[in-house]
Amino acid sequence: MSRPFDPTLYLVTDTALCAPRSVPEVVAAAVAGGVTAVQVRDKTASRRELLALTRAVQAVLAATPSVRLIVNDAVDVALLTGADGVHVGQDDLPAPEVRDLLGPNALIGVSVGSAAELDDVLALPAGTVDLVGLSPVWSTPTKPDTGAALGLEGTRALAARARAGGLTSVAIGGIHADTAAAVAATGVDGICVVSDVCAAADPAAAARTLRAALAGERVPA
Ligand SMILES: Cc1ncc(COP(=O)(O)OP(=O)(O)O)c(N)n1
Ligand SMILES: Cc1ncsc1CCOP(=O)(O)O
Ligand SMILES: [Mg+2]
Repeated sequence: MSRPFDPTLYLVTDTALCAPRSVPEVVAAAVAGGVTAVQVRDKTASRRELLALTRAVQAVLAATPSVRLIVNDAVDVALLTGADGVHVGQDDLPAPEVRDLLGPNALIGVSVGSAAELDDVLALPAGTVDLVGLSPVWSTPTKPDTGAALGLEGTRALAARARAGGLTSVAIGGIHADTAAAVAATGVDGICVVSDVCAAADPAAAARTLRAALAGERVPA
């Protein structure tokens, strides 16, 4: 990685949940509220649309170079935009091939939903994968096609093994302000949210509330 990656509060975008606001508009507000990393994710966009969306988000993030930009699934879009990296799941391109395509400075994330999947990542040569997305912590309407929920204990166990193996870990799935602190306490390096920020009436306030929760401040119910 050329610049440090701060996974503390990692926003994964959802175009439909952001509507009627644009994704770049929501990202700008979320970053103002304290989001530290952004993944552009749109499972229904064409590649051409995803390319344009990624470029638009990249333009917003140009003002905050510490907030890294990751593309979900689409290695071609990451290459074309010069985004900071790619996140791939168990059915996407394999991490070693993605590393070959993107080179040593890219940030590569992989979804992990079980000890066996984490073992597979840990067995790869050092430097292949930077980050694992432990998922889902809880089942979520945002992504109905996940594996079984890890819960806090499952997340804690995977986070410890990831850390011992030198991997950064983030947790994703069903995380909101009232649970963010408990998830952070499992030992992950950061939390990921989609709906909590993308569907919020005020995405900046939602991000601020999540940061406050992570800082140990009491979050109103
Ligand atoms: C940080 C992070 N973790 C997990 C996921 C899920 O990726 P995947 O399993 O490939 O599912 P889709 O997001 O592609 O539907 C993620 N995107 N980000
Ligand atoms: C992309 C993804 N991967 C695992 S769960 C999930 C969606 C999380 O969405 P939300 O934060 O709204 O529960
Ligand atoms: Mg994927």
